[in-house]
Amino acid sequence: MMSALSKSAAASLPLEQDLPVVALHSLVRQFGTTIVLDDITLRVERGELFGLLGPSGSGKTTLIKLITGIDKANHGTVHMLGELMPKLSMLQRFGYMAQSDALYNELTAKENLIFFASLYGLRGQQRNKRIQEAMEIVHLLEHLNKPVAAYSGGMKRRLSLAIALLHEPELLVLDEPTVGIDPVLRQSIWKELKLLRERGTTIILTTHVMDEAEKCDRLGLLRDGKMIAIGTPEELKQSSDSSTLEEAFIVLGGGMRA
Ligand SMILES: Nc1ncnc2c1ncn2[C@@H]1O[C@H](COP(=O)(O)OP(=O)(O)OP(=O)(O)O)[C@@H](O)[C@H]1O
Repeated sequence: MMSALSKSAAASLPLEQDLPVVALHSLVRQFGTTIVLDDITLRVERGELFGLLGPSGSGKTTLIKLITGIDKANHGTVHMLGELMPKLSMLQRFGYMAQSDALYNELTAKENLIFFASLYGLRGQQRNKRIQEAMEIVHLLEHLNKPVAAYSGGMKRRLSLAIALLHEPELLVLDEPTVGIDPVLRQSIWKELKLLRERGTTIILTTHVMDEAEKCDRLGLLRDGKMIAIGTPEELKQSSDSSTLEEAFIVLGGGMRA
């Protein structure tokens, strides 16, 4: 039987569904003396589609690497689903799509998917079903048995997205998921991301495209390694008295309106 003490301790523990999916506290990342991320604090809640928006070199990829545990902060903490990162066992709980595709060119798409499925612990019928579903989402099913070397750049991005989706993770972390993808497919990928979010998947992605940022539930604006503002696209525009996100970004970053 539970002691009174452990009972009250259990009662005070937050339920997993109430924990933020990602919680960053006072993160600092520096390379040598250069501070690339400066005191970043952020919570991403369950089911959110959260966008990290910032110009090239602002620190988006560095932040994504800290969230996923690929890199470690000099100061501060990262929690994912209540666990302190980095933690190897979390690999099965999130899907990650890096900016540069991590694919085996000499293998077919299917062989790549089978390899990643084994890392996620998927096998047998379930694995085959998920491979079909993920490749359908990115419109690549007919190219399943082609070697990746014969894929175009955009097809490789889509295959990388399929790999991130393979194990139906509760969190998706996508670094510039639509770069190099044509507008029609870009739209269909966004449609899919929204469907995933409706089904409860939390999504964190980076972008520097304003019309994609508009589609996010909330945005974190990064500039020179600092989180200059966090809010819904509407809130960011209102608080800066701007009619577009682009203008809001400039105003909130301390720049002058054109
Ligand atoms: N390993 C590293 N060593 C030294 N500097 C680094 C390292 N990784 C990143 N940086 C620097 O950190 C800064 C932020 O880089 P990061 O790749 O996070 O930016 P980004 O916002 O993702 O840019 P982009 O949109 O071009 O991908 C850059 O000035 C980059 O040169």
